[in-house]
Amino acid sequence: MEKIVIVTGANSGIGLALCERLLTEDSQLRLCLACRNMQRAEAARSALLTCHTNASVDLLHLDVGSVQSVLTAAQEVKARYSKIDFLYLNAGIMPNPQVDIRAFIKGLFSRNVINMFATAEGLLTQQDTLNSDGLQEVFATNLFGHFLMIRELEPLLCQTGHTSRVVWTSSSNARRSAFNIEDMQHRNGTEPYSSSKYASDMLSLALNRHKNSQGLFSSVICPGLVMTNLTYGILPSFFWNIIMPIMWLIRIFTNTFTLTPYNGAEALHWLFLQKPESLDARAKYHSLKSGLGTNYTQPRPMDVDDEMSEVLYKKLLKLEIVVRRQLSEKNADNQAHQQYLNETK
Ligand SMILES: NC(=O)C1=CN([C@@H]2O[C@H](COP(=O)(O)OP(=O)(O)OC[C@H]3O[C@@H](n4cnc5c(N)ncnc54)[C@H](OP(=O)(O)O)[C@@H]3O)[C@@H](O)[C@H]2O)C=CC1
Ligand SMILES: CC(C)CCC[C@@H](C)[C@H]1CC[C@H]2C3=C(CC[C@]12C)[C@@]1(C)CCC(=O)[C@@H](C)[C@@H]1CC3
Repeated sequence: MEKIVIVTGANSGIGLALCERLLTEDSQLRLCLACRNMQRAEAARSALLTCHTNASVDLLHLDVGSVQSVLTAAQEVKARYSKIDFLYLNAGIMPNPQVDIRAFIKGLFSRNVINMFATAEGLLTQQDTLNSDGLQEVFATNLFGHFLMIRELEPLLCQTGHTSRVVWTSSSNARRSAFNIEDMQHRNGTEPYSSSKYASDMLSLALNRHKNSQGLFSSVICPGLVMTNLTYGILPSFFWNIIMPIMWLIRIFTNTFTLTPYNGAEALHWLFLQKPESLDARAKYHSLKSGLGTNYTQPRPMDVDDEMSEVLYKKLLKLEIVVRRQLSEKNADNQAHQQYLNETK
């Protein structure tokens, strides 16, 4: 039976590389590219079909940062498919990133230098904004939209006699100290990206606790440092071009510089081949590249605890109720307004 695989943020970078690798792995699967920009999604589909002429590649419009779009997309998924084998939660943003050059130079001469290159700890801040649902944009895109998607798709993801998998593209930039359970959206901080990725690590743990018995298994990966639109947004392109030889040199000393989307997708691809029962719910699976150029996946323990992940899970469920209510009120208002306009015409 063909596997149904949905990938969010599949039109570029790591998501697109994953699609390419999955089609090479299994020519029978039905791939669904869930993207907000349909023009780029079409281009990605054409590129995939060029190499895999007989592949089944569907498109789904999904702006994971918009509650309405997530609900509409989930309806569409339920209409199209009767099960989901893999849901790759890969879409992510890091808006308005700022690099702390001083901290970088200081870090270069510290014992922490390898860790700094692997995690960007203390180097990166971002400026976040509110979206039209009144949510912090990074939280809404990297975490909450995906959570809502899972909730909406539970009838397909949690079926007796069938195992489904969700896989989060997290990051080694995820840090407990950047996350505050009293401010899970990170309204008051300057590291919304790190906070949202830490929250995804905890949510994955909570999902396993609550849903394994219903056949749903969640995993978390870090792709390493990959040159994509996201990283090109951190420094100007010309700068990246200048430091690229240095990056390839650093790669000899750190296995986390995967650099290409293909290498970055290693752990996502590796998880596709594993039995869920053999995986560790407390591990983050890292895409790595050895000095000799071999790609491999390595599990590393996550800094997460059951108690806080449970609190987060409950808070997300509560927020879900609030946003659903707000949306139905907004839709009712719009409908009433439309009716009024029709009547007065
Ligand atoms: N590059 C790296 O070094 C690392 C990346 N990651 C994570 O990997 C994931 C993929 O990023 P990467 O490939 O690097 O970067 P890209 O910017 O190339 O890919 C991000 C993808 O997410 C999509 N996306 C963003 N916002 C939304 C939205 N609201 N709704 C739907 N899709 C959206 C983008 O679509 P669009 O084209 O419309 O913008 C794009 O397809 C992210 O979660 C990122 O945090 C983690 C660690 C390191
Ligand atoms: C001379 C310069 C000012 C050099 C600055 C280098 C930094 C911009 C990079 C050093 C480590 C990098 C890194 C990331 C972004 C670019 C760096 C900060 C990430 C944060 C990208 C997204 C992720 O999720 C992480 C895993 C990356 C970790 C390393």
